[in-house]
This record gives sequence, C-alpha cells and structure tokens, in this order.
Amino acid sequence: MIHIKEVTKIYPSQKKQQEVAALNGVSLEIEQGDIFGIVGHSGAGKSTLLRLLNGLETPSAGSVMVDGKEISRLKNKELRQARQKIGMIFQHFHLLWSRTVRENIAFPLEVAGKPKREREEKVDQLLERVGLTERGDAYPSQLSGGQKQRVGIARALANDPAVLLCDEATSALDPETTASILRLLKEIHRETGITLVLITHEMSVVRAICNKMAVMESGKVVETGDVNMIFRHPKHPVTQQFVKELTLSSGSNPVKTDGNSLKIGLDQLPALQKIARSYSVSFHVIDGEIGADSEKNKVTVRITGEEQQVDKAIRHVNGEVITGV
Ligand SMILES: Nc1ncnc2c1ncn2[C@@H]1O[C@H](COP(=O)(O)OP(=O)(O)OP(=O)(O)O)[C@@H](O)[C@H]1O
Repeated sequence: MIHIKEVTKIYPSQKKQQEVAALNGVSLEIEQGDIFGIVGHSGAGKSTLLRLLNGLETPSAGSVMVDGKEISRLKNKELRQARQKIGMIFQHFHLLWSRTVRENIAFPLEVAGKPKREREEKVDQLLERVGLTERGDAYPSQLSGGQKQRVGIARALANDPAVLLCDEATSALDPETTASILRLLKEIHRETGITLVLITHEMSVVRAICNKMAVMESGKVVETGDVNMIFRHPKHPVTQQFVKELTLSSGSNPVKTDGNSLKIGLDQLPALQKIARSYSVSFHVIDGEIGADSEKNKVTVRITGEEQQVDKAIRHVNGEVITGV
C-alpha cells in the first residue's frame, strides 16, 4: 500500500545556518490494512515523513508510492485527487472554527464537488459513526478535546480514503479520552480495512493498536517490524529506551514489585513521572542504595493513590496493556 524507497529530504539552509537533512535514506513498506506506528523523539523526522506521504512535501531523493500512485511525482489536479484518498488527523484538530461540526465534516465533500444531497447523507453517516449525531450543529469551541478529534476523524473519512494518517492524534488528550479515540480508530479499521499510519512519541499508543512499527532517530529508521516482537526484543538503544519508558520492566531489567512498592533502577525514575500523570498516582521514594556499580543502584518507591488507579499503575509498570483499547 505504501512504499517509501530511499527517501531523503533536505531543507534548504535558513539564514546562515546549514541545510537540514530531515530524512536520510528512509525506506519503509506499509501493507494494506496495517496499523503502522512511527515513533521517535522530537526532530527525528516523523512529521516530515508524514508530509511526504500526503504530498505536502516532495522528497529531495527517492520515491513515495501510496495506493499505487507515486505521490512524489504528482502535480496539480492529479495530486489533489490522490490526496482525497489520504485522510489526515492532527494533534490540534485543525477544525474550521467558524463552521459547525456538520459543516466541518462536509468541507472535503464540497471540495470534491459532491452534490448537496450526497453530502448531507454522508455527513449523517459519519456523525453517527463517530458518536456525534446530537452535536452536528455545535461549533468546535463548544466541544471537548475528544469530541473535536471525533470531528477530525469524521472529516478525514469523508471521501472514503484508503489511508488515514494520524499526526500525534492523541497527544493533546487525557488517558481516558486517548483510549476512547484509539478504540474508535480500531473499530473503523475493523469495519473498513483502512490502512492507518500513526506518528507518535508515545509507545503506549503503538502498543495499544498497532501491528507494525518503525522507530526513527536523526532522519533514519533505526528499527522496524512486528510490534510484539519489538516490545519483546528491542534491538536499537533508542527502541530499548522507548520500551523501558513504557513498561519500566524489560527482559534484562525486571521490576520487582511487593504490594504497592517497587524496586527500580535509578535510570528508571524519570519514567515514573509520566506514569504518575497518566494514572493520577504518586510515587514516594522510601529507600535507596547508590554505589560504585551502577547495576546495583536501586531505589524502592511506594505508590499511593486511589486503589484502582494504583492497581493500573502497577500493571503498567509490569508491562501490561492497560489503555482499555
Ligand atoms: N520546513 C522546515 N524547514 C527547515 N527545517 C525543517 C522544516 N521542517 C522540519 N525541519 C527540521 O527537520 C528535522 C525533522 O523535523 P520533523 O518535524 O520532521 O521531526 P519530528 O520527528 O516530527 O519532530 P516533532 O515531534 O518535534 O514534530 C528537524 O531538525 C526540524 O528542525
């Protein structure tokens, strides 16, 4: 479905700075029906890759094929038509604030020249699909973050795309809303067989819904493959770091839990903040040992908070999928 071959993207130098190689020889294969996660730290090149997939940017070298078309070579009308089959949703929704929910969803249908009757029927179907039938006449400012993203999803699906690109689509949402949006995406995937490509810096999102993934660093793909395999045996140090941040526990470095206490490595402490935020729990350092041998540096922390949330946090630490997706 998507073939990215030896793609390099160089942005010209701005002012007196040097050129930026945002992508450097990236090759990726994404199959029809995949839910493909692309993870990487800020600046790794994820957004650039996504912009190449929907033809917003052209590569400096290499080729990008989407759904049988070399998107990197299309121009004008052909490019516009190809882009109608590539939906996109964004972290900050990018809705039209002066238009109602219905009008936002109808917008791509208007651009595609669909007659009024067809537009109205399609908008009704989409509103129902994303669970917003009652909110069609509301304005985006009257909606919650999760509802705004539902409008974004409905709008992206308006022209029945073969591919849906998700640019940090849940990064602005709380964990419960994130889970509900991921559930919706998964249902849509099941019903339509659409190919989903998600870029994110959150491994929890990848593990919740993706079957394949790629890890990017400094404009390169450093690891790619099956999500379960990568979580079990991350090879590249960047991947290992991402996996560790999510689970704390990895094959070589299991976390010992005893009731509500955990014994963890010092290097794992920063990851606790994210878990504390996600589950509204607190961690209290109650014991620790720092010696010359970094392998032996351990701290014992106790989790406090609402019982159910503490339980979820402990399961998270131990590597379980707890997003409810
Ligand atoms: N239009 C541009 N002009 C110049 N440099 C750019 C441009 N867009 C991106 N870059 C640079 O290319 C590199 C990759 O950026 P990109 O936005 O693709 O990374 P990212 O992984 O999506 O990061 P983030 O998660 O922060 O968006 C960065 O060094 C960035 O500064």
